[in-house]
Amino acid sequence: MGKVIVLDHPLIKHKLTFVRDKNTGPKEFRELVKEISTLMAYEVTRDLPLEEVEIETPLAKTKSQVISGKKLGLVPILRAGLGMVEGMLDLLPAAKVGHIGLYRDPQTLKPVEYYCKLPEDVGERELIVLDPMLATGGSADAAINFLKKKGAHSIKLACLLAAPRGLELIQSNHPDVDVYLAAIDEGLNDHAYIVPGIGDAGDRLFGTK
Ligand SMILES: O=P(O)(O)OC[C@H]1O[C@H](OP(=O)(O)OP(=O)(O)O)[C@H](O)[C@@H]1O
Ligand SMILES: O=c1cc[nH]c(=O)[nH]1
Ligand SMILES: [Mg+2]
Repeated sequence: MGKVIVLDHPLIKHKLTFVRDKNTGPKEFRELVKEISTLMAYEVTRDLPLEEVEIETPLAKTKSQVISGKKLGLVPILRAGLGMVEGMLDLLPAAKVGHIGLYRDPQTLKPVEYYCKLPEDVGERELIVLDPMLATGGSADAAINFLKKKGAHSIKLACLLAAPRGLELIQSNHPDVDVYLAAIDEGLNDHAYIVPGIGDAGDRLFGTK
């Protein structure tokens, strides 16, 4: 079974409080989501392999460690996943970015795909799928299935919030995928929104409601 890592850090908890607050406007909301994503990048990349290189400090020759050529790929699920890209790129500037466009049909709650553009070497990259919300899990499940069909074999999922139902779906369908979260919330309301949640992440990021 994939690991579930809830990032238990005071800075993340503090920032998430203001992301949740309905009085936080799009500018501050975007900044906070970006900042939380940067903090998450630190933990999501904790297991990257290192190798030793020889360098010279101003005082002596020494051996020191660098990341050993691991190719990374960020895959935001549009739209809301876009809010997490810049913050991750601040720490991982060499990562390639692929996009998967999905929206959740409000009646059926099933994800509908409308766009996809991935790096050509997606199968060779360690991928981090980005979406602030894991609600029923249908969107993340569809995105991960799609990436696997395209040859991806190393996938992590990073979300701000998850409902237990979405988390269970990813764990049972994708035992190879570790999930990184800022918090796990109580559940879903009648419209499958995460409660207490943050509302519609895409609308809050882009001011569309
Ligand atoms: O786990 P699920 O039940 O599939 O729900 C989560 C999905 O819903 C939201 O996207 P939305 O459909 O609102 O599209 P948007 O990002 O364009 O607003 C969210 O960003 C996830 O992609
Ligand atoms: O709570 C939710 C659920 C799905 N999508 C969102 O943006 N928010
Ligand atoms: Mg939305």
